Amino acid sequence: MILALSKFSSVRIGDPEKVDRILNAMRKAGPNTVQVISDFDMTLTRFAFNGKRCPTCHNILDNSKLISEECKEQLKELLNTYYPIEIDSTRSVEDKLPFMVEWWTKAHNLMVQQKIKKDLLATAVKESDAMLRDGYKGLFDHLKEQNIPLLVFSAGIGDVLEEVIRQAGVFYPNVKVISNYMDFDETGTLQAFKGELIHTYNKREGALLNTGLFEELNDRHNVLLMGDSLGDLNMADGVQNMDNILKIGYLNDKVDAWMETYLNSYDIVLVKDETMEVPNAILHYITGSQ
Ligand SMILES: Nc1ccn([C@@H]2O[C@H](COP(=O)(O)O)[C@@H](O)[C@H]2O)c(=O)n1
Repeated sequence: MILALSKFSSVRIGDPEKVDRILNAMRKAGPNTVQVISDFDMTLTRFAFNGKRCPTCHNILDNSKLISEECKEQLKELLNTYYPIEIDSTRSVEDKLPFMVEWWTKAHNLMVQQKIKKDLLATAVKESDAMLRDGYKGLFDHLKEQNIPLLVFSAGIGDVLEEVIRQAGVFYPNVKVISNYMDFDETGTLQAFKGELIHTYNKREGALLNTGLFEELNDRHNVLLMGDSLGDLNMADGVQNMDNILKIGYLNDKVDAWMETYLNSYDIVLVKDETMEVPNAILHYITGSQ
């Protein structure tokens, strides 16, 4: 399998023997023991298309008709202030935490002030440039056929990402979501966000708060994890009695600065890869359907 992966030019592997060992153990254990836990923004969705950045869940709304011009400016300012901190390789996660809480809180407050209507979300998604990565249909279809659960764990906006997946025609019953969900009043107007805030770097807390979802998957001790940030590495922390975990990391931005850290953190690093080809090849190998 390792040899087969080397044909993909985006693939970097720090410890090929470890990857080989995990893949073979998962293949031997069989599809009934496997679950997939994936981040959404810039992992299931594209980072860029034709040289232009693709939107995150938040950006889908930021750029939509649901937000006034003045508010768009404020949201853009937040993005310009906090995104560089989010991806700064010289700062520690601990250092970044308060800034992430500040960013999400300010952005959500601005969205609430815009009195966003629930029934207009679908149009905002339809009119956006959001794109799932090439090969997404193969991934979702294969997981559905093999009865493998897919847990989407996102610091984005649940209502928006569900709509993206729904409009792509792949929101199958095996797909579950942990994310920030909007709270609408009886008129369908956004009045708050529900529950504990999930941001890039507190997914461990999010996982431990949602152990109920993981309990449903108690007999699935083999995890394929897909993410694009160091915060995503904690998405499987709610899984009990893990046998094997294979971590696939999309390295989309600041490649040189992050390469070493990603190679030390993820088992397989995909550099500027806008496709699902590698996760698909791996899943086919694990399920014995190649
Ligand atoms: N106001 C905001 C807040 C966050 N973002 C981006 O959304 C991404 C969501 O996180 P994932 O867990 O789905 O990766 C995050 O990486 C932020 O850059 C935003 O665009 N606007």
